[in-house]
Amino acid sequence: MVLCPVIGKLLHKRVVLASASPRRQEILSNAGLRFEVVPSKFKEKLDKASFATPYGYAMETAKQKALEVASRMHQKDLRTPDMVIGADTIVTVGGLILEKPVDKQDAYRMLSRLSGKEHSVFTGVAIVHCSSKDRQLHTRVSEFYEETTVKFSELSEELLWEYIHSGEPMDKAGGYGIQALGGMLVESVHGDFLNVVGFPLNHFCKQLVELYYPPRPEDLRQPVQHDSIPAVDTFEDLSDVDGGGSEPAQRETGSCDEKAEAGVAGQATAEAECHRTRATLPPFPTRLLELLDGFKLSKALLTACKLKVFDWLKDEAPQKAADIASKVDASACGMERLLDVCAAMGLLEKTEQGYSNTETANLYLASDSEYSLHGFMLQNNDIIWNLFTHLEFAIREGRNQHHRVLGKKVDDLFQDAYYRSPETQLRFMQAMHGVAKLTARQVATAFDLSRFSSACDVGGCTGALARELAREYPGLQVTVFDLPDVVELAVHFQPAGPQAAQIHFAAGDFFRDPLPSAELYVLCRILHDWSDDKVHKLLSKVAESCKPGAGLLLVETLLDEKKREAQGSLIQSLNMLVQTEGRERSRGEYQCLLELHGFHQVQVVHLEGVLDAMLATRVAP
Ligand SMILES: O=c1[nH]cc([C@@H]2O[C@H](COP(=O)(O)OP(=O)(O)OP(=O)(O)O)[C@@H](O)[C@H]2O)c(=O)[nH]1
Repeated sequence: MVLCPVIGKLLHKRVVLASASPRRQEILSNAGLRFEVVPSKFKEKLDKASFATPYGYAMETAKQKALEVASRMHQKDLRTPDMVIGADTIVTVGGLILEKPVDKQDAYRMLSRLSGKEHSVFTGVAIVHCSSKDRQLHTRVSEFYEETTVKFSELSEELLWEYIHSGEPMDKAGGYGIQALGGMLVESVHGDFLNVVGFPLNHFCKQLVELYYPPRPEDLRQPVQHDSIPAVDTFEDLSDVDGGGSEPAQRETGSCDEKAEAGVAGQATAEAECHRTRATLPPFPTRLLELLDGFKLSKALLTACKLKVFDWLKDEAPQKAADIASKVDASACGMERLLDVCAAMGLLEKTEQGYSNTETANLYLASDSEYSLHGFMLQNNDIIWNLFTHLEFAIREGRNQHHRVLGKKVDDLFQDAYYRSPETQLRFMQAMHGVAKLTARQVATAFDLSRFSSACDVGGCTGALARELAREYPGLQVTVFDLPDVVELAVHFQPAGPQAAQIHFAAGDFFRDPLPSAELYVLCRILHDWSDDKVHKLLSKVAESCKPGAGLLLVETLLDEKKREAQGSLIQSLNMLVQTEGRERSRGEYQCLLELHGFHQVQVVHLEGVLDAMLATRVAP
């Protein structure tokens, strides 16, 4: 149901939200708007001093975000969007503009400024109407802002730091999220709550009404009420105002109006029919079709990685599809289509000169980049993709599908499947290494671990996390404990450097062999591979190896307790079903498991991406 009829006006339009903010996406989709999400690449670096007001700055930033997306989509897509929405939220206090904190110290500075005081939250919104004529993009921008005042309680240092360590402030204007933990800091709010969260929905709807239902000349003679959003039962009245058009501020010239021109009697019938059609037509299922296409996009990305397209284009002048095709022994026509899709996905730039890598491709998709995910892409292409083709069986049988892919029984997940040959083992390790390198720094710095002098990374694979732990804590000795075959290959992943002396590898099976002794045990993305029985077995081994006061650092992706919201974690759990013996668990489930094995004082920090880190302390049995 669309409560605000003006939202219904957009159902058949290609509407794009130029924002990476999950809050904005949620607010607008809850309102019944159908849209695509294309995050803006506009760098929020306008000179604040050149704006007379803070909201002027927010509106201009919002406009630039939306225009960047509009012009990028116009260049890359066959279809120009009809409308692009951009938004920018800022906090102002004592004449200062606060945006998102760059690090924890910055968050601390912001929150201590807000403590005990009233501040304003401004969200600037730009609605960019786009059209294409002679291959040129034409835009019409309408913009507005909304202000809400928020008063914070006095915040103690302890509360402040606890909040900062929760990780919540980092992607939020002013360093807090009023809709979540940050709500506890707030004493009062004056104005639109959703404006603080990132999108002033009420004002947005009013703006759309102004755009789509401009007052008739006769209305202008009377006071016009634009501060109310017409409700559902006024839909027919509204349609009368503008002929039911779906273009802002102009009459529709579509087939319905043509029918209406056939005379007065004919007009009445045609209009009635036209209204009926509009009323009964269900919303166009854009999101559904995008979901459907998701697997094709993934496969295009994986295929481009497999063919090393991003390696051929790294640091090179733009190249034509035919040149790349000849290098990888592919057809020119096939390659051109693949490269066009990669460009539409934002992985390549396409110009008259040819194709070149975007920054994303250079950073993560070229195989020799420092933070390359190329190995992870190949693992997905060669192994996980095949497992997922048997998803239906996985759901019916409630177990992984290696036996189907390999055509034989798999008793030991690692020895029989992932490490069944040196080649598959190396690919698995490369995949894990890429992912671990990206996340290791965040894991190592999630908590202050300086009280520990020794750590054991159980199932630590190539030692990528061990390296970051050693870098962060120069007094820490880290043992990476993994299967003998893994330890043998791990040396190839260890770059020389000052940390090398702090890292040692020990070979063994963590279910069968004694664990190396340590003050801190680390289980990073290990428990999610295993059934509850095996998790208990491993945790009791860790607990036995710990003295009171020892720590356990657990890193997993946490499901929300009701298993409704965390889409990234939910898909990971399905992934675990298809691939492993385990599943993802919620914070409550991990807390129970930890407490059962004598680990208490559990602290949790959400990391960027889907991972969460938990630190618990072993108490005396
Ligand atoms: O109480 C809350 N206050 C603010 C937020 C979120 O903060 C950010 C504001 O940042 P910005 O407007 O620059 O938007 P981005 O997240 O960078 O996304 P864009 O791609 O649109 O630039 C915004 O996400 C708010 O939702 C909050 O959650 N709670």
